[in-house]
Amino acid sequence: MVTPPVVLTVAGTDSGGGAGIAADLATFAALGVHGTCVVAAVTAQDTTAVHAVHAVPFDVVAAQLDAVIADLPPVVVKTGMLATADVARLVARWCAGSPSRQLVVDPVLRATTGAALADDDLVRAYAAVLLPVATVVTPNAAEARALLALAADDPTPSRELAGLLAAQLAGPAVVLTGGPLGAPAASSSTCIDWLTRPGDEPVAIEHPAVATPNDHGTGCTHASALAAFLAHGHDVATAAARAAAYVSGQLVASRGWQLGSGRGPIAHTTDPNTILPRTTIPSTEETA
Ligand SMILES: Nc1ncnc2c1ncn2[C@@H]1O[C@H](COP(=O)(O)OP(=O)(O)O)[C@@H](O)[C@H]1O
Ligand SMILES: Cc1ncc(COP(=O)(O)OP(=O)(O)O)c(N)n1
Repeated sequence: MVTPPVVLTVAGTDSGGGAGIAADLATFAALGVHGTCVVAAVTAQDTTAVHAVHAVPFDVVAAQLDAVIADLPPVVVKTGMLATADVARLVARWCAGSPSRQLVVDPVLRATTGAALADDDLVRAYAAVLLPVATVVTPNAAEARALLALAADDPTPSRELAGLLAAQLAGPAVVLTGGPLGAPAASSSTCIDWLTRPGDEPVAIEHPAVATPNDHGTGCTHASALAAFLAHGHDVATAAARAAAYVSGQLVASRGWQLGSGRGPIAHTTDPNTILPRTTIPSTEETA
């Protein structure tokens, strides 16, 4: 019996099951790591919109973190929607005191459906305390611009944005993701994430672009896959390449399904084509 590595997600819930903690835990399970979770926020959300957001009280977030680290210390921590600057500081404090763990920060600021999922205090806390102790940060282009305090319509291309962010943070690797909010794909068939570190030339991670209405939760799935591959011992470049390929594969897997009336969720775990039709297990009434 092989014991899986433990990974922790600190994030928010999505009641529609497409993004956030649901995406993270499903991705961890699919990739062979044991997922633990600290819920920082609860959202009333579906495939069309975020209808309400509730930040979990700080002491409840802290109690969840205490419970996990006392009993199931993670080798990799992944953060998603943190909701408040206090939670960012809490995670940063623990990570700073546990230098052997790795930290993947997905700086979730806004849902694709439009709702803001972070305030200015949290953006400042990312830059000041959390990113300095991170192994890798995975912003899309809009998030990179916010972290760089650039205007939302700043025209700097993604490759340069990645370099600017790495230079400003002077610590973590940057994987600037190339989804719908990012740079246009290099060709209609390729999606590019830019990987860089301070002083390095950005490297293109090219993977198949998938035309699909079912792309809700791609950022969470990508960052969780990256965390899982790190936990299995891969370096950042390999983990980022594998995570990108994983997302492309899962987008293909869910391309034809219809869940909700908005942007449906990416498949986090299985290829729906492999799901068996309902088997004929007799009901208790039939067997009585
Ligand atoms: N249509 C797509 N085809 C292939 N990969 C995609 C597509 N959309 C997003 N991705 C990939 O999903 C991952 C998450 O990126 P992105 O969608 O930019 O995150 P976010 O959801 O935070 O905006 C990246 O590896 C990105 O390249
Ligand atoms: C609770 C919660 N966390 C994160 C997000 C953003 O998720 P992401 O994977 O970036 O997917 P989209 O929202 O961009 O489809 C979220 N919506 N909710």
